[in-house]
Amino acid sequence: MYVIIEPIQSGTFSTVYRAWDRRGQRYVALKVIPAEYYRDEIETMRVLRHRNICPMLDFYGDETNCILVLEYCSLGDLCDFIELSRGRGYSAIDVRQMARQIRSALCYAHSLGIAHRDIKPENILLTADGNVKLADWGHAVQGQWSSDTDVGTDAYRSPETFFGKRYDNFKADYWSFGLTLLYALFGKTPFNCPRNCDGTVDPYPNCCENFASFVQDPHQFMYQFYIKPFVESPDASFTGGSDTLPISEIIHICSAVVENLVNIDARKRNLDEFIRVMERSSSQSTGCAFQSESSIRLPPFLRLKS
Ligand SMILES: Nc1ncnc2c1ncn2[C@@H]1O[C@H](COP(=O)(O)OP(=O)(O)OP(=O)(O)O)[C@@H](O)[C@H]1O
Repeated sequence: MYVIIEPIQSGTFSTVYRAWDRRGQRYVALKVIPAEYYRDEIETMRVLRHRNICPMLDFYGDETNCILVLEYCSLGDLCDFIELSRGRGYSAIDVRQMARQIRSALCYAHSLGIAHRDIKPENILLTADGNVKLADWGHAVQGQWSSDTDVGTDAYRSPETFFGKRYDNFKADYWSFGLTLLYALFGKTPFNCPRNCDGTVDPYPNCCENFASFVQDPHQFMYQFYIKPFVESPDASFTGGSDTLPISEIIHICSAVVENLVNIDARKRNLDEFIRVMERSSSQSTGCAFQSESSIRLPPFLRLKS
């Protein structure tokens, strides 16, 4: 029924193939998961129906493998898309639209009590018509609270998930969402892993130098890590989708991410507030925005020629 055409990617827990669905007369993605790695992905995917979540069309399997038949997203994942775009000048990600769509998918899943727990560019798939689909629900969990320390991807994991104490899975998703957006804007992430070399996580991490600076002054860090290099060498080796946005808007979105998503204090992460601030163009914003090229009303950390 499904004819394998080529492998797309081998992930940690699976191999994904592009295949032809003879009955449906369409391309599909087959995610082949060895039985020993299989978690509750099928059960989760059966429940999820949302335009920005990659749908499971079918599933089958035997004692060795479990195979999920997924809608095929022909532009691949966000990470690959940005890599391909580098230096080719055709990157055209509408970061605001992407943010709206991921938010919509997340709100939907959270309303069902499901946390994704591995949001990152590799799990944001792009369709030919420019929409995004949140994929890979293999780490998802039913329930808002947990104390698991072995889920997700370090560079995108929120600090509190390393502590072994009870934390809010939904707020942890917001952090990962924020870092994914920063990746989409700038083509890089700041933290390898927000914890100490010796494995301890408390008090605040000091192993990852970037993370230590971030904890000290998040806005100043963002300026140094993202905005300054961006402004000083606009043609340099970055970018994500930022070519489509003026610098003032990029700064505006970056600032909204730091305030409302990538915030050390999980209680201050607020998805609705993030979207509300993001939707205002930078010129309408009061906090950190250009009023015009000559009259810049930015807090000191975002002054471009400091
Ligand atoms: N429906 C799809 N359409 C196109 N490409 C896909 C699709 N599903 C997955 N892929 C590709 O395969 C990759 C791996 O898929 P997925 O993340 O589901 O596997 P995984 O084994 O859980 O990965 P991980 O290493 O994150 O655990 C994705 O990053 C993407 O590039």
